[in-house]
Amino acid sequence: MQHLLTAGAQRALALAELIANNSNDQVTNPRHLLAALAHEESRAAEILQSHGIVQNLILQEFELTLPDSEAESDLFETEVPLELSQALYRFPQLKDVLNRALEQASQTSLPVEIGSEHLLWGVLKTEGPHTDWLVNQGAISSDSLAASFQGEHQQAGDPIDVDFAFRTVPATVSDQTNTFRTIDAAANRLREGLRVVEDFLRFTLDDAHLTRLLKTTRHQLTEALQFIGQDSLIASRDTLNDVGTAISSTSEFDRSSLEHLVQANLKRVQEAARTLEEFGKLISVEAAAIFKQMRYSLYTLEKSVLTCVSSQHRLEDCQLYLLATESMCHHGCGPAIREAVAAGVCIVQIREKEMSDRQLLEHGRRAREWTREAGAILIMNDRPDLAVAIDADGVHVGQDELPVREVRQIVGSRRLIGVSTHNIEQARQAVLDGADYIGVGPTFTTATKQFAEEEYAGLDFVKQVAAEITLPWFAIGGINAENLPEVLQAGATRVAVSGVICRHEQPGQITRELLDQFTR
Ligand SMILES: Cc1ncc(COP(=O)(O)OP(=O)(O)O)c(N)n1
Ligand SMILES: Cc1ncsc1CCOP(=O)(O)O
Ligand SMILES: [Mg+2]
Repeated sequence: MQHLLTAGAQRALALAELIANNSNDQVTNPRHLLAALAHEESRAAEILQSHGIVQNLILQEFELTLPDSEAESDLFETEVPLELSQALYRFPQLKDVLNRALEQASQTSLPVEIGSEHLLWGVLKTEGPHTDWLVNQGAISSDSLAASFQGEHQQAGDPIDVDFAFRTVPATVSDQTNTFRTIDAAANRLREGLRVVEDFLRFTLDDAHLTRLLKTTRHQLTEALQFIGQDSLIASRDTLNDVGTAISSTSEFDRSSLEHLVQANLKRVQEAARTLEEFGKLISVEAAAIFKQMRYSLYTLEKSVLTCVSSQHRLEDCQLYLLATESMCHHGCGPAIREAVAAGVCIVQIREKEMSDRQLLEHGRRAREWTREAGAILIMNDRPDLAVAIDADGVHVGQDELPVREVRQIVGSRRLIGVSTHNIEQARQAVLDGADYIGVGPTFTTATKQFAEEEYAGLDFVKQVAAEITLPWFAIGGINAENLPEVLQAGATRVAVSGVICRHEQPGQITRELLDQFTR
């Protein structure tokens, strides 16, 4: 008998493989699969979420990295049904997981399709660090999961002995009404979901840049539907006979926070865009191409929105950021960093241009100790590799250095990535690239770094960023106790400084003077 995996289970396995590759692991193991299972709105993800286990937690715990949206969206292109024996061959380290998933799936009276929830069962039944962690995190175990399965089995009828899982209905020209009906429903779902996300961006995040991006997506929908024909959509609408209107999933009402709500709606709009793209292909290639573009924009938007929200939490009280350079400090970096963090600096960057790699490694490790003692965030300038080596909390890169995507490959998903920006286009791009915070400057002339006259972005740039970007950002360049009021007046709520603290005889005292101004 053939045992097929459902499309959702196949995608989870393929995603697990990408996560393994991305995390530089040789073979796909149960932890990669667990992270993949938590990824989309599958039954497994729903179960995990109901136990408070979301994907980010898993990624952080096991230091795993997701592939980029493009690679991820290719998973949906898989159209060949995957048979269990092929999966066993392709994923040798998941042998136990797959066999247990089969055992569980075979208990149902439906055709033996291995779904995402069966894979989750298999993961829970296969002992490893992930099982202990899952039990500790959310009290989820194979026993607690068994209860969910029992509920399902009781509802199912007698076993049906069929050996295929993919049942397809061929679309022909005579199916056009149904195709229009599907497109109409998906377009409405997309429009409504976009509105929810837009309201979040406008009223909760208050982010003009991301709101604009979302509006563009809404306009694209209108544009694409013109290729389909509004009249045909309305003519095919038959809401009263839609069997789906009475069905609601339990997760539909489970919205524990605004972030959860917006994320669920972003997933919903991506799914709707996918339906539109697939069914759109039967009516208009132009429309299908626009829907595809929309789907990609929505992946980017999701990443930017979620990064923005999580960075706002992580950098919530960070007003003053110190760039520390050994040679600029009177008594070396150690006393300056320790005094500054004790006085309230909560993020410190190691910025050394003259040290050898060995010196930088030693110096970075010491800075790690000083900052850790005080609970401050440590960032390594320019060097993602050294950020990992010294276990810094993040890395800062300039416009000519490695792009965020490449830096992310090196530092993983947990570390912060800061990007320098010198004009509003760069700032907008950094948000879309997935930066966790941005540097905004140079604001005033500075002795710390050389800039040509025309490179000074000034207070106008600070004002532009303040007007439209809510990803945490730090005004930088020549800021001191005298000009700080102007910077705050221009809309900055966070600033990064170097010379004013490093060159001061009493770094703690000047730190307090600067911080005092934020509360006035
Ligand atoms: C917080 C912060 N903002 C900007 C910079 C400048 O980075 P970059 O443009 O790469 O220049 P260098 O600092 O590497 O000379 C920064 N380091 N930190
Ligand atoms: C590294 C850097 N990038 C833009 S301005 C600047 C120097 C910040 O130092 P200071 O606060 O001493 O002007
Ligand atoms: Mg740099």
